[in-house]
This record gives sequence, structure tokens and C-alpha cells, in this order.
Amino acid sequence: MREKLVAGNWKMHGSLAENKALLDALVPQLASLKGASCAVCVPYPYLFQAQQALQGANVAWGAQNLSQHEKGAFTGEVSASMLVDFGCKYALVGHSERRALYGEDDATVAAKFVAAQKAGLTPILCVGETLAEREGNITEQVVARQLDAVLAVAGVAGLAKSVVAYEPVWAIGTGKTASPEQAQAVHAFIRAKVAEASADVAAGLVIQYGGSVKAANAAQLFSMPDIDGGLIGGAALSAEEFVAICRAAQ
Ligand SMILES: O=C(CO)COP(=O)(O)O
Repeated sequence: MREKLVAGNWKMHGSLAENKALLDALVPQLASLKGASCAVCVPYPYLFQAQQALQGANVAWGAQNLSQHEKGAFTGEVSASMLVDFGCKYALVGHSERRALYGEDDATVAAKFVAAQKAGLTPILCVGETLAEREGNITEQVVARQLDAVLAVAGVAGLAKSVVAYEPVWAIGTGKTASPEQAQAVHAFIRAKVAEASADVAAGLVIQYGGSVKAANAAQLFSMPDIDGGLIGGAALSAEEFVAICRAAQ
């Protein structure tokens, strides 16, 4: 049985003081979380603070991106091994904001996925369609293309050691959450596609939903058979909201 994972993506939010208040609230409230896992993916400058605050706690941590390169003359970039130095367990790869705003194509995302795994990180591979793609009825084609790019370089064995997050772009930050049925349909498609390569990997693959998940809608989303938790944006910045969402995953 898959254990649900709820991960908070803080995006470009936070300060040392705000983070301390949030992390100091999360640690005790999530200490009793059972039957589900949780994590926070913080901006690079706060990885040390997260490591200090969460060491030994029931909350893992990770990054929101990484370089596809191991080391070298890549000014401003951060490597997978640097994330490991700060105790990261996870690294988001291919978030729609990276794809849309920073031109990350499928091949780059796939290379980041491999780099993360090579260093021992668990990549959280973000996939999802834009509103135009959904309205054009090509959601499955888009998600399949994004998955195929990773399968081509990492294989289904690589996916086995990863998490997939389905995040319809039109639901991110908009308050327009996908209905549980809409999300379940794409999650089932993802699982069926992976099952073409390996039924075992598909059965064990954690597929998170992301896109305006809130405490009020989390339980209904997480009740769907192929939704294994959530990747949380705005609601992750509120201890009360994030704890409630994590508890809904138990
Ligand atoms: O992008 C997301 C998580 O990676 C979702 O953001 P929201 O929860 O704010 O819609």
C-alpha cells in the first residue's frame, strides 16, 4: 500500500523569522503524523535553517530545483550534491513555473531528474497541462510526453525511486482546484502509463496532486484511489493549513 506524501512548496516566500515561526509550529504538530509522510521544499538560502530545525523531526525537507550538472562553471546554479550536503531528501524537478518562466524543456527536466537521483535525492517530478492544453483535450498527450522524457533517460526503474506530482497549471495559485474526479482521471492515466513498463513500479508509485489544495478540499482529493497526497503551495505557508492537509493524508 502506498503511503501518502504531503510536501509543501514554499516557492519564493519566507524569511529567517517567518520560517522559524512556521517550522517551530510544524515540528510539534506533525510529530504524531502516522501513516503518511510530509516534507517542506524551501528556497535554497533557507536549507541550513530547515536542516537545523527539522533534524530528527517527523518532517523531511528538500529543494525546489537543482542543476542538471554535477559541478562546474555554472554561475548561480546549485548542484544535487550541495543539496545532499544540507540533508535534503527531495528535490522538485520540472515545476510548471520552472518550465514556463525559465524555459526548462522536457530534456532539461529529465537531466535534472537523473542528477537528483544520482546524488541520492528523491526527485518529485512535476507534470501537468495548461488551461489551453486542457481545453484542447490534449492533457494526456502532454503528461505522457513529460513522463516519456524521463522514462527515456531514467527508465521505469528510475521512476520507482521518485515521486510524481500532477499539477494542472490552471489550478496552481488560482483557487480553481481540479475536481477529485478530474485529478483522479489523470492520476489513473499516469499510473496506467507507467504500468505499461512495470506493473510493480506503477503500483508503488506515489502520485501527488498539486493545485490549490487546501485544508477544506484535501480529504476529498486524497480519498481518490490514485491520489497519494499533495504538493502544496500557498497553503504550505500556514502551519494550520499545512498540518490539516497532512492529517487529511493519514
Ligand atoms: O505549485 C504548487 C505546488 O508546487 C501549487 O500551488 P498552490 O497550492 O498555491 O496552488
